Amino acid sequence: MREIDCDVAVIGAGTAGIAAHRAALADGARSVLIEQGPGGTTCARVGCMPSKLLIHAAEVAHTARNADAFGLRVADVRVDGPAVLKRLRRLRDDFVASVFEGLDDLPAESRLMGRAVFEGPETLRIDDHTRLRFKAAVIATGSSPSVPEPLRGLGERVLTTDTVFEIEDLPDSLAVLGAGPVGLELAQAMARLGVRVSVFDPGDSLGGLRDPDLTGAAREIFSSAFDLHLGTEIEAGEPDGEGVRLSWKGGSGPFDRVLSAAGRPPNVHGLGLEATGATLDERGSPAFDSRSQRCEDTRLFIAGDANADRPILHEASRQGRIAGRNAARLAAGEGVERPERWVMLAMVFSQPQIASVGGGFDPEAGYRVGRADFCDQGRARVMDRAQGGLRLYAEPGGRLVGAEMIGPEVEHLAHLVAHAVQDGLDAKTFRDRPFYHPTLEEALDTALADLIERDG
Ligand SMILES: Cc1cc2nc3c(=O)[nH]c(=O)nc-3n(C[C@H](O)[C@H](O)[C@H](O)COP(=O)(O)OP(=O)(O)OC[C@H]3O[C@@H](n4cnc5c(N)ncnc54)[C@H](O)[C@@H]3O)c2cc1C
Ligand SMILES: NC(=O)c1ccc[n+]([C@@H]2O[C@H](COP(=O)([O-])OP(=O)(O)OC[C@H]3O[C@@H](n4cnc5c(N)ncnc54)[C@H](O)[C@@H]3O)[C@@H](O)[C@H]2O)c1
Repeated sequence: MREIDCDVAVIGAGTAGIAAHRAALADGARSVLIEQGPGGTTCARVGCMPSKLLIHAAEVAHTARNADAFGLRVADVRVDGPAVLKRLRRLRDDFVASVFEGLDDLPAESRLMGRAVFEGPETLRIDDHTRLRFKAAVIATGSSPSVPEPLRGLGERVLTTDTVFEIEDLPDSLAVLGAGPVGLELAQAMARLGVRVSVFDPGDSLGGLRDPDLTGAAREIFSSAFDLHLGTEIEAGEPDGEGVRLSWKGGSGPFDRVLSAAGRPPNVHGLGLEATGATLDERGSPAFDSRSQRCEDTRLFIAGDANADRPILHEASRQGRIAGRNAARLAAGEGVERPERWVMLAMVFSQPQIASVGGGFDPEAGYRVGRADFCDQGRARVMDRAQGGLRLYAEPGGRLVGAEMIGPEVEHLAHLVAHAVQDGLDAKTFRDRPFYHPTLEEALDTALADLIERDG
């Protein structure tokens, strides 16, 4: 067993880990980045990028099929499943390759391959080949898809996002367990590509929406896109020919494949965290400060999906940078920094899109609500996408705190609102800005006007 010393050990070469490693090196620390798998990041290999490639192919198919609404006759739209998936993998491989290219400038001796496990508060073992002593460590181990109990033992019939992008052809039918961002995006894409899709979720929401008005709108919109079973848990699954038969209260049915999209628990088990002295909660996750990323007064930091706080890409990247820099500072005997958090911004790339800013709707907070609907919004009607709505939340007095929205291209509106919230704008100040005509942004102007009127 090789014995090595370093200042900072970073576990996991995903988005958070790469950012942490770079930040620690930039701060002058001897940093080591450890990766157990093929690398290339979850985002590029099995997450953001392949899912968006599938979604975009599905949007093109949908647009072609619905061109009639514009007086355009498009005949015979046929989905060539193997070709869709081949293009997806070709571009996905490019994105993964560009992640590796981005690592080329890092010193080779600063990277280790293997599974890291803590042996003590300052020691890691990497497989059986290396013992690494560190002054500070960053846990950036990401998260993994969960598979609900009734689906275990069904083998390859059950897909997760780790495997769904590898299938050679689209199935005829697919049951999707989970109506969160992953489930909703992939269910709609598959349905638009001609797969018979059924979605099951024990909850009553879609895509993380909380606002009751918007949740209702989402239910209506998506139940016309696929077979939707909210408030429904799958009780049993058994092999059925090449496929699976699922049973739920009040029903059962055969499916070619099942996609488990029932959440992504953080990868903290089997890491040896018990040996570090960190306080662990009942799920084995260490307590940490969401500004410095430090795990209490230990030498550990945790960033990205591993801390399950905000499992989205831009947060993984920023948290990684903060953790890496702070780990380098701690290793050098300096104090850690606690930068202000960014406002929470999350979206779902369904059609219509869903977005939430500042944590979204909070029934307890007594916020003022400004409303706009896309159903009669000019630009949305031009696009034949007049569905959904926008809700802005503000403190009494007008300071904006967040928003939820479901509607056409709301990714752009959500950014505007997020920046306004982070800049501490009130509704009147935000409204005293240009809103071009005819744009979707005019819905924001309408919601701000409504908010100002309600707030007096
Ligand atoms: C289908 C899907 C679509 C998504 N779409 C979006 C989107 O559109 N926008 C968005 O913002 N977010 C999206 N996300 C979320 C986003 O991908 C994640 O938040 C982000 O990739 C997390 O990065 P990370 O660095 O925390 O983890 P990862 O990139 O998973 O990196 C963790 C790394 O740690 C390694 N590792 C784990 N344990 C060990 C160990 N013991 N030793 C050594 N190495 C170890 C793993 O092999 C892995 O390489 C999506 C996720 C999925 C699944
Ligand atoms: N567009 C994006 O930015 C994007 C896209 C995909 C994922 N992500 C990120 O990845 C994270 C994980 O997404 P996710 O959708 O996998 O998880 P999630 O935790 O957000 O949603 C999981 C859903 O599965 C349901 N569920 C739980 N147990 C179930 C069961 N036994 N059967 C059926 N349904 C069950 C839950 O009620 C919930 O609705 C998200 O929080 C998000 O941050 C982001």
